[in-house]
Parts: sequence; structure tokens; C-alpha cells
Amino acid sequence: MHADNPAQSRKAAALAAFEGLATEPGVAKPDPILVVDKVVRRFGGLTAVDVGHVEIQRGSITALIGPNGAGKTTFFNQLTGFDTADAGEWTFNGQKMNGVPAYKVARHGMVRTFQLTKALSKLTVIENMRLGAQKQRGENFFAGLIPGLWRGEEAAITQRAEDLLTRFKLIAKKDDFAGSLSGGQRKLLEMARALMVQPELVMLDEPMAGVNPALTQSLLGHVKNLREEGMTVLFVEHDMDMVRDISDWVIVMAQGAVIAEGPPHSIMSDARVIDAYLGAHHDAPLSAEEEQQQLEEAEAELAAEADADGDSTKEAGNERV
Ligand SMILES: Nc1ncnc2c1ncn2[C@@H]1O[C@H](COP(=O)(O)OP(=O)(O)OP(=O)(O)O)[C@@H](O)[C@H]1O
Repeated sequence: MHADNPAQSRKAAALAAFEGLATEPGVAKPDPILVVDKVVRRFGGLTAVDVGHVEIQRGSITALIGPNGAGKTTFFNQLTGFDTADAGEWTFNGQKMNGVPAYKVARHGMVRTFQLTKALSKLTVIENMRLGAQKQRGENFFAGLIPGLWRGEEAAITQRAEDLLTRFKLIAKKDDFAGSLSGGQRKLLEMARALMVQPELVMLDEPMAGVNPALTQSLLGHVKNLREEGMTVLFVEHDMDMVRDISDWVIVMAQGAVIAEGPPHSIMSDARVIDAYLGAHHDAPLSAEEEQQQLEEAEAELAAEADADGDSTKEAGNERV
């Protein structure tokens, strides 16, 4: 261990905390920042989330994985107050958080990234950052854009926003429309915006989705930095390379429930995990024709997305001229 290097010792401390833990769903952690009990969310007849017990270790990077439709995003939404659970309770730093609205959850230090919506794409990068602070404080979303309302805090908020944009290498883009950013830069902005409230627990929803390989390492580095600065990270991700690379612990969901937990190197070979993914993704091997057809469909989707991106950038630009 490198006691003189906080980054090394934080990673080592996170790994040490998991050493010897049973790889069973709901296993108790030595120092949990978040403790979840019996959370249920139903949509009509569908039970999207039914999590018995789960604990998130403080100071660690924990991945939440599972096949499509497993309930990962719905679970995130319950915990952060963006949606209301039908049952269950959870504590953050020992404080009850169920029933607490999203902005108050963020004020307690538990914040999630949310995707750059169409409306936010039409604001500049720095305006998005200011909203990160304003919205989290529970104020009127767009009131944050009226300079007179910020008063004394304006300078501090702007300074923090600019410091974060510098750190995330977005400062040169601060007056650009968020909609003009590349996929990777959007992810950086989402992360930077979440940090406006100086959180203790950062919850990232698919941080690598749509990211160009050129920005992959930079994004991974930023996520690792959050732990190095003493934050706890919980992230949902489909990219297994990222999960292997940066997580200290992995929690697996399937059909709304936590079905396995464990260190990244062993979880991928866990029979329960293989079953969950096989059941969801690979019922039968694809024929050569099916593979070709999937490839063509994917290419068509990419082309359509590229066209739509071009249109929305133009749209955003027109509106401001
Ligand atoms: N608002 C909603 N109304 C009805 N059903 C919903 C709603 N939100 C989610 N669901 C359903 O709940 C289940 C869990 O969805 P969720 O998006 O949480 O899964 P996920 O694990 O995040 O999937 P993915 O990895 O594809 O994003 C799915 O069957 C989904 O169709």
C-alpha cells in the first residue's frame, strides 16, 4: 500500500473492504453509505423492481449490471427520488431517504446524472452547469438563468462551474450549446453537472453509452478520480470492459431483483449471472443471415441517429440566433 499516495491507498482501502465477503445477494458491507430494504416498484401488473436488501460500501466504485429490462434504471429512480416506490425504505448516511424528493436527496449528498434532454441541449454548457446547482437546491428550474436571482451566490456558483469545466476539459466549450457536444463530451458534462452539489455518492447511469473510443480512457479516469477524492460511485453500465476495469464490486440485477454480488473478476463466471444473461440475450445462436440482418439494422439506426443529431444541432442554433 502507498500511504503517501492517497489515490493508491483509497483504491486499496476499497478493495480491502470487500475482501472475504460472501458473494451473496444482500451481503452486509463493513461501512455502507447506502442501505436499501425491500424496495418494490410496480407498473400495472409488472414488478419492475423487487430488491430485498442491498448495501453500498462507502468509498468504493460499485457497478450495477443486468440484462435489458432488469430494473436498474427504475431502481436508480426510486433511490434518488425521481420516482416513488410502492414499498420499501433506504437510508443514506443513516438518514431515511424514502419519500424524500430528488432535490433534497441531492442536497443530502446523493446525486445521479441524468441525460441531456432536448430542452437542456438548447442551453449552453455553462447554463447547464448553473442549473446543476440551482435545481439541486430545489429552486425553480429556469429561475436559475435569471442573473438577478442568484445574488451573492452567483459568483461562487460560476466559479465552481468553471473549475469543473476546466477539470473536465470543457471550458473552451462553455458558451457552446450543449446539443453541439459529442456523445463523450455530453457524458462529461452530465458528470460535471452532478458534481455542482459536492456530492458524497455519485450515481452514474450508463456513463459509457455513446462514447467514442477516443474519450473512453478520459471518462474512466474521471470516474476513478471521484473515488480518489473520497466519493462513492454507483454506476449502471452495459459495457463489461468498463465494469471490469474500474469497479471494486459488482451487483447483478435480473427481473427486478438482486441475484448476485461479487468482485468483478469472479462475477462474470457466476452461474446465476450467466443464466440471467443467457436467458435474456442468447436463447439460440444466430445464423449467418440473422447476424447480417442485425448488422444492417444497427447501421441504419446509426445513420438515422446521425441525421437526427445534425437536425437538432441546427434547431438549437437557429433558436438562439
Ligand atoms: N414508466 C414505466 N411504465 C411502465 N413500465 C416501465 C416504466 N419504466 C420502466 N418500465 C418497465 O420496467 C422494467 C424495468 O425497466 P428498466 O428501464 O428499469 O430496466 P433496465 O435494467 O434499466 O434496462 P436497460 O438496461 O435496458 O436500460 C422493464 O420491463 C420496463 O419496460
